[in-house]
Amino acid sequence: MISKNAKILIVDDDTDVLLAVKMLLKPEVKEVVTEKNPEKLMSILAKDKFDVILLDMNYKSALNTGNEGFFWLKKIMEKDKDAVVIMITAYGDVELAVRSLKEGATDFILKPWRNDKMLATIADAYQKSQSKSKKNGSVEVKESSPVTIKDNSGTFMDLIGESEVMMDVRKKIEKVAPTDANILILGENGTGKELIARALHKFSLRADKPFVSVDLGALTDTLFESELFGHKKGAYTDAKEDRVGRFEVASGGTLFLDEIGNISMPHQAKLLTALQNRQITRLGTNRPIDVDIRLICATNMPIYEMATQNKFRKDLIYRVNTVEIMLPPLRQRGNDIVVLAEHFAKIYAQKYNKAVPQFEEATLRKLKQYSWHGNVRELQHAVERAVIMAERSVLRPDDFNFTQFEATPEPMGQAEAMRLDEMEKNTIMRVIEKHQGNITKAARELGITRTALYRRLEKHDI
Ligand SMILES: Nc1ncnc2c1ncn2[C@@H]1O[C@H](COP(=O)(O)OP(=O)(O)OP(=O)(O)O)[C@@H](O)[C@H]1O
Repeated sequence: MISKNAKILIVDDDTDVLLAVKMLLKPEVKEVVTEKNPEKLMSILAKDKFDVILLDMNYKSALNTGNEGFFWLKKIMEKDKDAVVIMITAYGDVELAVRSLKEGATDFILKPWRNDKMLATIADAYQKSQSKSKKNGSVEVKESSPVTIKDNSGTFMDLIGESEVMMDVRKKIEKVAPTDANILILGENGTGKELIARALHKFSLRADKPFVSVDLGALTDTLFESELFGHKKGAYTDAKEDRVGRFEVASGGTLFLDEIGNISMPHQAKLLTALQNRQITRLGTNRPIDVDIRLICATNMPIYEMATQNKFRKDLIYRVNTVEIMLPPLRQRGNDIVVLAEHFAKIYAQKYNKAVPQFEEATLRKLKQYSWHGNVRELQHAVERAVIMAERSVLRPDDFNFTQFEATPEPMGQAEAMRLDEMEKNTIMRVIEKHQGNITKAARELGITRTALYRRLEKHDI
């Protein structure tokens, strides 16, 4: 839904496009003005104000470089720095589209578009124009909406959070996604590392190529090489067929190596060689194959500390950390806990056909004080449980039962680390016992992945 009050201007020299968009928008909004000639743009804007302007990037009169679109975008922004402009491009050129965002456009749409995506994009832009005008009228509005990143097909991917750190992450993603820079994402389990890796891919120039994710922590010694580099039939006893490795599958796209801090020194050496040469050799062959991948790595391990103890190769770190994105634990993100809880409440209310619940003040305090060792994943599951179980439309503190960990007030000092470790071990044992050894259920309750739980079992010698 856009708004029956919305006024939209469309500038495109293709009359078919103007007609199609007008037909689409007319039943949804108050007014749609179309203009074929961009030269008339400034005089239209001098007379009238629009909530959203749809501006074509390429005009037949110019070469197809998008430069004319940029020229008019600049003019609009000079006239009104709060103007909400959506760029339209027919050439699927995400690079131009990304550049337009840097130059002030709010969003972009690629031709041909799907009508529902077009409406969703305009609705989103209309919301932005409303908050901008409220802000200018000095009405208090929240600074940030979710980081909404869109891929070529218009799929939305929300990174929720208003904390300064999430704003920085948003800026970094916008800046580095369209480059081929190697990215290292650091953060505890459940902080959103994979979500960010996917966002980087979706917003990159490789978005229409594969995103291949490999959980290195889950690979056994024997599987490591064959999984990453592939093998030839008969290369080893279990190699019954030829197999293409993940590097090759990801070629042209993005390879996401999760849990990179968990691999052995020999595997680190093999990975480094592949990354340095941008070549892999399938097991059982001696023919190197070129691979063209954008690399994103993630870990919850303190790899810099590990490097000083010679447990992780420094040269591998330097190879993968061209840009580093650090995700702090949820307990250090202040009000993001509330924003995320409300976001998940909406999602799960919809999923389970319930009214969207409100949170009592005391509940929000409880959520903010809790330590969230499983981070966003744990919060997500806790809200899901609460939405399913709650008997009222207002969630009370009792709807959140933190049996695993005691609520831990901030700040968490270093001196508490030992106690925390002990607490973690006890909690894990209690939850596993509760689920009679079922690791999948235990991991779900703890808000971590099975692999992460296995690693903790190993760490605590359970
Ligand atoms: N900022 C966020 N906004 C919305 N959802 C989020 C956010 N961060 C994480 N999530 C959600 O939390 C869950 C865990 O996120 P994700 O799997 O990306 O974490 P991770 O750090 O990769 O975890 P692990 O280290 O265990 O692999 C996912 O369902 C994800 O969609």
